[in-house]
Amino acid sequence: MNAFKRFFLTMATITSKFIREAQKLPPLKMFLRAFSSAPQMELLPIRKELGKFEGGSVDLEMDEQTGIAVMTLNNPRRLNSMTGKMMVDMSDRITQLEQWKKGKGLILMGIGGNFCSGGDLTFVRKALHYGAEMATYQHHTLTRLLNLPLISVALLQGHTLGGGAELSTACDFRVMSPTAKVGFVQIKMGLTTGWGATTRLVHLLGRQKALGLLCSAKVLSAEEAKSEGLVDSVMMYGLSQEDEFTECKKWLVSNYCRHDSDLIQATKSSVVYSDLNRDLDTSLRNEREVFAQYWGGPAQKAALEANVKHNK
Ligand SMILES: CC[C@@H](C(=O)O)C(=O)SCCNC(=O)CCNC(=O)[C@H](O)C(C)(C)COP(=O)(O)OP(=O)(O)OC[C@H]1O[C@@H](n2cnc3c(N)ncnc32)[C@H](O)[C@@H]1OP(=O)(O)O
Repeated sequence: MNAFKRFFLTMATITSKFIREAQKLPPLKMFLRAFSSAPQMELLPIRKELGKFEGGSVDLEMDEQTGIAVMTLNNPRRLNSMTGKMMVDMSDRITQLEQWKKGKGLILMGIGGNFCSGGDLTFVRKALHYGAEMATYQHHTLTRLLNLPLISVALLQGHTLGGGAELSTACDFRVMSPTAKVGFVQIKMGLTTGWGATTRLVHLLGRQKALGLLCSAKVLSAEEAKSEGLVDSVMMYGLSQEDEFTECKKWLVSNYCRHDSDLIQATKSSVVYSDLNRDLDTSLRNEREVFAQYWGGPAQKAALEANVKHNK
């Protein structure tokens, strides 16, 4: 065989292997991986700069048995307000979650009975020259959080203010302690939202309610937040912080995480994809492609075999 033929055969083998590998991934997953990859090159200088603003951490525990992860904001002396270093930490924790094949759900919470009282004002005062860069970084991180192939819930306890309220809108759901408070107080701080909450709130509540919350800067009780549609569930009175966490986990698991992790991830990714692609044809095509992968598969056959009923 001459050199040209050998070269041609090698290239053909590599190309067909690549195509076969690519075909194993649905177009949706390929798209989402590209979309949600770890910080892009242009964010690296911002990451380096933000990392210099020390204090606190964002921690992650992933339970392989249950498929439930807990991401904890940890800056309790300042009510879990976010420093630059915590923003970098959060991005790294999200990278871990993006790669978690067995994951089903995520609880985002703060340590010590407060969710988050916004940007850490010690950091904010030193970073007044750096607003656009911080917002770019946070938009990227929180879009990745919102688009994780997991069902996410923010557990709102104590104070959830400013940037804290913004963080909560980057989860799929919000569960609130009956004594907690939540408010988009940015306008009182001379700001508009820096971490993407205006876009997400309009999407979540519609423009009139979003405008109301943002322009009034009203700090809402749990009942008020529920009636606005911002919060999905309010826990009962009298639970300890730990019991509220346990209740929140039960709420997440019993409502949304009882089924197979692969199907949960496919469903969430499909919702994200159709949300990002409002074009009906593209969205329906994607939905068909995802559906076709599961139709006739082992999970469907097992369910048919088990004669599953849906009345309890
Ligand atoms: C860039 C972010 C921006 C955005 O775009 O979204 C924002 O987040 S704007 C909103 C910023 N956050 C605030 O303005 C909150 C300011 N703090 C408060 O209003 C009050 O502290 C509180 C949250 C209502 C709690 O009041 P209280 O229960 O009376 O406790 P203390 O006030 O004594 O607080 C305890 C301790 O915590 C410190 N703290 C609280 N929040 C922050 C914060 N965001 N940054 C830094 N430090 C914070 C507070 O100063 C106290 O510390 P000590 O004074 O050392 O005791």
